[in-house]
Amino acid sequence: MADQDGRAPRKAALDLLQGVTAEGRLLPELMAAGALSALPPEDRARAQRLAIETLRAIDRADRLLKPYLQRNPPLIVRNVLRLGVVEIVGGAAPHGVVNAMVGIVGQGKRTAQFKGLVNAVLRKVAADPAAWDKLPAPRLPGWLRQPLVAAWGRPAVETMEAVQAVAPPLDLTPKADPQAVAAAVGGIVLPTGSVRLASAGQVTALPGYDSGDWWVQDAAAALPVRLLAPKSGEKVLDLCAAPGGKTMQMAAAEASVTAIDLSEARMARVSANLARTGLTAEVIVADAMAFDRGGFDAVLLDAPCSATGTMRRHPDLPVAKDGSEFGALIAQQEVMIDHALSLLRPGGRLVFCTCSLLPDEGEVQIDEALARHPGLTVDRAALDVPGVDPAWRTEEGGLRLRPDYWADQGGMDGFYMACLTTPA
Ligand SMILES: C[S@@+](CC[C@H](N)C(=O)[O-])C[C@H]1O[C@@H](n2cnc3c(N)ncnc32)[C@H](O)[C@@H]1O
Repeated sequence: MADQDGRAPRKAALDLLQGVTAEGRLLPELMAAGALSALPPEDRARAQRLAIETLRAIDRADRLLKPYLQRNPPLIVRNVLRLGVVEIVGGAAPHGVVNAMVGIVGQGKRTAQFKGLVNAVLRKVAADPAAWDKLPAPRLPGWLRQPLVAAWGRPAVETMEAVQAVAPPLDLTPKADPQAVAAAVGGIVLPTGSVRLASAGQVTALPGYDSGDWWVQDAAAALPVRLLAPKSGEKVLDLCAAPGGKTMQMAAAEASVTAIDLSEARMARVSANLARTGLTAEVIVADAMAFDRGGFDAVLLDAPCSATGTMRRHPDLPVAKDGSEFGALIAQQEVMIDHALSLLRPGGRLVFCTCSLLPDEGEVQIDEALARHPGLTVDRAALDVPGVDPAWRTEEGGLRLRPDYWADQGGMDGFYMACLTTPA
């Protein structure tokens, strides 16, 4: 059947939105399970973009819809309205959006009765385009907002929310010369040496992709390896390596890298990334906790975590999650730190990092590790990295990065990192 009103990608975006809002699943998980596989590539990209834009604006879409809804419609109908709102305020032709959305609800036995509602509400939204700009500032959901306000204060969280509301820039880590990469892709070199482009377009079409001159990595995510400062010939271990951004940084420094990850599928991406960039590392699919070959000069533990620091790149996360899984991750990080320390030679160093905004996955882990291991010290000198603002340093000796830093230049992911040294 011909897809004259662009219904197929919109319906696929609705399915993604349902998976996130009704089932608490993340977009990569839904896509890996084949949510978009029936679509041609162009429609797939459009469906994904629509779902992401809607998730990024979900609280504002709900606020805009509120005056038009006397009763709470079923979630699937609300999701159709959210998609319609985001498309209309994004500049899509309103009649096309309304027709497609009415068509989608009309197809479902249980939703067909809401055709009139969807038609009326989206027409009202289209009739008042200025209403969007009059909405209050965007807000994160309460389950995440509360701990963040407790940790960083209300003004910082409000800036994080403003950063969260816009699509993030694209950051690249150059294999060698940042200036040359910036010139080739039309980006700027950030103070820490990453290259930033305001908007991505198709990453694989950028100059230097095929020749492996750079890889995609947020500027904040590039800093843990700068703290670790691997030297040529050093034996270094990357305990949670996939998809390999930090493995490549360490390999580019000519360290002898062993990269481990539990996930075979994700590890295949490490191998592909190494092949593209012409870098080498020993690649092992294994549970880091079962790996017992010791004697490393340095270990990088980029531990599994809440990933709350990456929510501006993954706006599905604050919607899909509710924080209930985070306790188990925090407990896992603690045992992984102890195991990572056991794999170091005497006088070796461990960089622990998480892409989290929660102190329990950062500052608190380091305080507790120091209490558990007499003789273990924090290497504060490791934080002397070009471009790192002294204000980002924390009391216990780590580095706290937040999305509200560099807000006027497009922000950065939230991250925590610290370098620990074992007794010689
Ligand atoms: C934050 S990501 C790592 C990102 C990576 N360091 C990079 O820079 O590209 C965490 C990784 O830990 C892996 N992981 C989780 N539990 C693990 C375990 N017990 N052993 C090894 N890897 C594990 C996950 O598969 C995931 O790829």
